[in-house]
Amino acid sequence: MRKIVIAGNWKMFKTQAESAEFLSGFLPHLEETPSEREVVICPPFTDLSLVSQSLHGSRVNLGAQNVHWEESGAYTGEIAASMLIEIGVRFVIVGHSERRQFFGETDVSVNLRLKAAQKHGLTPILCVGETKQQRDAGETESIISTQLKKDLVDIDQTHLIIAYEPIWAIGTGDTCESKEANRVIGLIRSQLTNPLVPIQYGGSVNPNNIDEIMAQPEIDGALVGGASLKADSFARIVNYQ
Ligand SMILES: O=C[C@H](O)COP(=O)(O)O
Repeated sequence: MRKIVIAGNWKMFKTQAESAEFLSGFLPHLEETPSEREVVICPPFTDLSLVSQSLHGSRVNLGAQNVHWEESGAYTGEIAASMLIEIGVRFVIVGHSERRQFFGETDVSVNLRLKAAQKHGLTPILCVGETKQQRDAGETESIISTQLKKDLVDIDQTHLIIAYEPIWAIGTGDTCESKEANRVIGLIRSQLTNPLVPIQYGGSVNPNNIDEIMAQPEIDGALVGGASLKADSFARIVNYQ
């Protein structure tokens, strides 16, 4: 049976004070959340320590938004896996399209980051997805297939989550139709050696579309951006019907 994982990616939002306010509104809602659902929050690096302390004893897991492949060194602006582990991080987003688009990440660096995460016991959430232009050109399958082939070289598929995030659906309100997301996620699964890898959908997930998204048989969770920033909205998402 595949795991269900709902993760909130806060991107570059929330100060520590705002994180604390979010958690005081969000955590009480988890009493209604079925125990088999895994819930993850991925705050900015500066909030990780505080959020880690606040989550202690709760069922919510802590995630980070990136990890470097070296153990330490002169890599200004980067973070090592051991630093994340030390403060209680268990998951890490790798290869988000915003990292690929704005910060020059390539399939080679994504692969190195995945390996470093797994070496230290972090479960990576690998993001793949196509642009609007690639979709319109009928390249969705080939783009995703190439990303997977390159990103997953020598990667252990027992400690891995994949997020299918069509880039055109991120932060636009233009959700990928749930049956289409289901179809693409099925294609992703057919390329994996481990059929139990949870595969999430991400891209304008919100309280109004989560039920339909999670009703799709291939979709094992969601990677949520904007709608994970408000306690009520993220609570409704983790407590989908
Ligand atoms: O990591 C999350 C995704 O980029 C989705 O963001 P969004 O829910 O704001 O569209």
